[in-house]
Amino acid sequence: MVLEKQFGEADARAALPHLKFDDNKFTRGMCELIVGGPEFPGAGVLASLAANSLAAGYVTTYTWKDAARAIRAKQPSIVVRKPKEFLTRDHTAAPGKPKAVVIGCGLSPDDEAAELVLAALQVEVPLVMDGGALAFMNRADVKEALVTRAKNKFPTVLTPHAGEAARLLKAEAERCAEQESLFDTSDPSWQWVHERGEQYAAADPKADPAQAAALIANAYGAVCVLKGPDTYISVPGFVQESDEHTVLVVTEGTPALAKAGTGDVLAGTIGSFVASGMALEAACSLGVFLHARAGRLAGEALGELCVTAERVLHYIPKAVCSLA
Ligand SMILES: NC(=O)C1=CN([C@@H]2O[C@H](COP(=O)(O)OP(=O)(O)OC[C@H]3O[C@@H](n4cnc5c(N)ncnc54)[C@H](O)[C@@H]3O)[C@@H](O)[C@H]2O)[C@@H](O)CC1
Ligand SMILES: Nc1ncnc2c1ncn2[C@@H]1O[C@H](COP(=O)(O)OP(=O)(O)O)[C@@H](O)[C@H]1O
Repeated sequence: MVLEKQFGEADARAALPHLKFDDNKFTRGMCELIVGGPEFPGAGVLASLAANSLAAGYVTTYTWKDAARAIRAKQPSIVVRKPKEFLTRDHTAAPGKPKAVVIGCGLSPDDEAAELVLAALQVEVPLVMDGGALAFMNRADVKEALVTRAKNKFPTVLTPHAGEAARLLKAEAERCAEQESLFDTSDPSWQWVHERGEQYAAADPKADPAQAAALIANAYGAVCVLKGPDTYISVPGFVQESDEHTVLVVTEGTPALAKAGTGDVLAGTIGSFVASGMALEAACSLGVFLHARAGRLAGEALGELCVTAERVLHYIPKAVCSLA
């Protein structure tokens, strides 16, 4: 049974990290992003600026020409490198070892992005997968890498909207159908896999988002942040109906957030808190809450029709101050 628990203002206030007197840019956490492909440079700019506006002490973005130029012009404090450098760089060496990697905002489903996604999955730090990175989840090598990460306790976060969530559920239902064919129907394993496949095929992210988030989290061994009018955050652990599993829900959102690019801002926001060393579920919930609060504050100040992803970004510091 999936239970819902509200993550509200008091929870966000309690979760908000505070700086230590002797913190430096490295102790505050390095957040690396692989975002902003040639087709969608804007998404990379929004995610990078959001990550740099919050808890992480150091932001490095691996991106292509157009996004690189825009990020350098908007926030020169962000270090910008070429995507290929992510493949060759040593991600284990201090002091520049990342504490979180964000991948996917504005990536297209091509071979170059696939190579980067597979490389990011190998890096032994928390990984946030958004947008274009979620398009690779039906690949066997990506699924295998996710399972290995989960086994080795390297956490992953997936941030689907309802459309992406439906595709993640469908991919898992198809995997179950394939597995099912390996067993004889009289084998108890056949029954187990068959029922699991039916459960995934029937799940509906819009009709029952809490259940959908819990199923996705379990299938991919990752924290699932299922975005929508309300946003649901589930850790893995919900395997069958008899499990009592709690999913957090943030209801602070506003339809003013229904605008291209706001999801990219959220991915950077979550990445920044993850990089600061927060526990994953808390980092995701706090990120979702502050993003929603920023949208709300922007709507109150500017009119809800006039909120853009850039304006959500602008209101994030005010959202943080509203918790003080
Ligand atoms: N300025 C930019 O550069 C922007 C780039 N973006 C990036 O562009 C890439 C592609 O994103 P697009 O925005 O083109 O499309 P999406 O990948 O978000 O949407 C693809 C399909 O999913 C479905 N869908 C989308 N939102 C849904 C919802 N809330 N509920 C149900 N179904 C839904 C629709 O059928 C849609 O055709 C992503 O990597 C994204 O990060 C977007 O974030 C928009 C802004
Ligand atoms: N009607 C709504 N009410 C509240 N929040 C919404 C609504 N529609 C979208 N959002 C929020 O806006 C963001 C949209 O993200 P996403 O769909 O990934 O957009 P994009 O890919 O364009 O960045 C999510 O954080 C989602 O929760």
